[in-house]
Amino acid sequence: MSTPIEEDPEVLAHLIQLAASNHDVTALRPLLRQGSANVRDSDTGYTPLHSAIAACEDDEDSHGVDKENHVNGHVDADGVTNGETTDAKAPEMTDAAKTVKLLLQQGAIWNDLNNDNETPGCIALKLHLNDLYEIMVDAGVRAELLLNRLDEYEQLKDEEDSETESGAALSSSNHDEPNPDITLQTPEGDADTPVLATNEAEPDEKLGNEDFLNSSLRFQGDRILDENGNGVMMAWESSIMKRTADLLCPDPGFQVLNVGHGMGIVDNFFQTKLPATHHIIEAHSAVLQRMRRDGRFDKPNVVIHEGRWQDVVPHMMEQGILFDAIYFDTFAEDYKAFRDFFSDFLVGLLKDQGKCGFFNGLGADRQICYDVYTKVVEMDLFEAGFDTEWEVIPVPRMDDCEWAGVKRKYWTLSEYKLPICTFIG
Ligand SMILES: C[S@@+](CC[C@H](N)C(=O)[O-])C[C@H]1O[C@@H](n2cnc3c(N)ncnc32)[C@H](O)[C@@H]1O
Repeated sequence: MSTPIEEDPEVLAHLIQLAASNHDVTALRPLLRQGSANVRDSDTGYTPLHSAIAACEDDEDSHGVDKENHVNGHVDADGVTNGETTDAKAPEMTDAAKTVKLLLQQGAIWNDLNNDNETPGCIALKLHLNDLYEIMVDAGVRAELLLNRLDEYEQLKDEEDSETESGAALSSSNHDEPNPDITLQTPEGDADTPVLATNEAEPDEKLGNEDFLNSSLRFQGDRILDENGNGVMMAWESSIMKRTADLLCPDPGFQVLNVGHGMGIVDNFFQTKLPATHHIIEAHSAVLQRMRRDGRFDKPNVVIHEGRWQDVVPHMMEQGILFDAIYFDTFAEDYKAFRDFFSDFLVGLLKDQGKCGFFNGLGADRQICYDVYTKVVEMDLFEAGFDTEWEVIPVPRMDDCEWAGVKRKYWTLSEYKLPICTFIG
């Protein structure tokens, strides 16, 4: 028997939301042939993904089941719940997982926001629905990897078009331009989709790297702000920098390279490790001026390269300089610039047994974005030939005073995932 076609879009949207919140896959499947997996409830801003996940809370309340009980039940990739056979909630969680997966297969946008500024994954996290949260993270990873690949394809296409037009190969000079795909998955015309955040400005106020390097900076003791008041570097990151230096340079006598001096926090920690040579690449004239003032240029084992890493690194590679440890932490650059660094240059700079680290700050104003980008970076690094180990370290508790005068709080999470990369094999 064929499913009757529901012609009233409002009724259809309501039925989709209802089937999603009831975890009724049998009803939902035919409805999604007629309507969109991204319909939105006008009162709450919920999409069917929000409804499917939020309904797990209602179920618990109404059934009086201990949340931890079913949270610990594991739903595998096929939506099958493992372990916890006594778990009364397991079948419902399996149905919830199947519903979420069906919605995603049918094009549901993983990071749409409801009226409370939450993605479906944010709700899963809030309700401690670990398995549903992981499904949402994986959906984010797939979407972002696809967007990055499309971006590469667009570039290739542009390069081919340009070659056809001019008969010459295109240089990679446009690699540093702001990347619109830094937004994880942007539904057309939706300005509310969360944006991956590093310690950078909002996209509309974001200076491109060249603009940033030509703009003025404010040095305020425990922080550097750009001319729009965005935090370039802040002292609360010191524990991250210290642990990074400890892991990258465990022994004296290392050859170390740091890309991006900022407040010099990580460079100070590197100095305490007594490196044989300590190279620093820095491009901002105001930062360089302070480095001169502070005597950085006078240290016997320090070599300072003035300029953008994009210009400096190829010369280093020509000279065959190799490092035991490399750290990368720039500002006003998009993910693609960093990916260019590790996929095109890192292999030519790092010794066979060397280690590389970077400031892992993408998406750090929202847990799910952070978790998505941590996985995306790991996959891209793997593709470039690197294994990544992550050490989770606590981030100092910060009250609002810490952020007073900073345009945007670029870090809201309690833990930092510290990466250390080495060559595979
Ligand atoms: C976030 S700060 C680095 C903070 C540093 N890790 C510390 O411990 O203080 C970023 C630095 O990268 C520099 N920078 C930005 N773009 C750059 C580029 N393309 N090449 C070299 N340096 C760059 C900025 O001027 C800034 O000093």
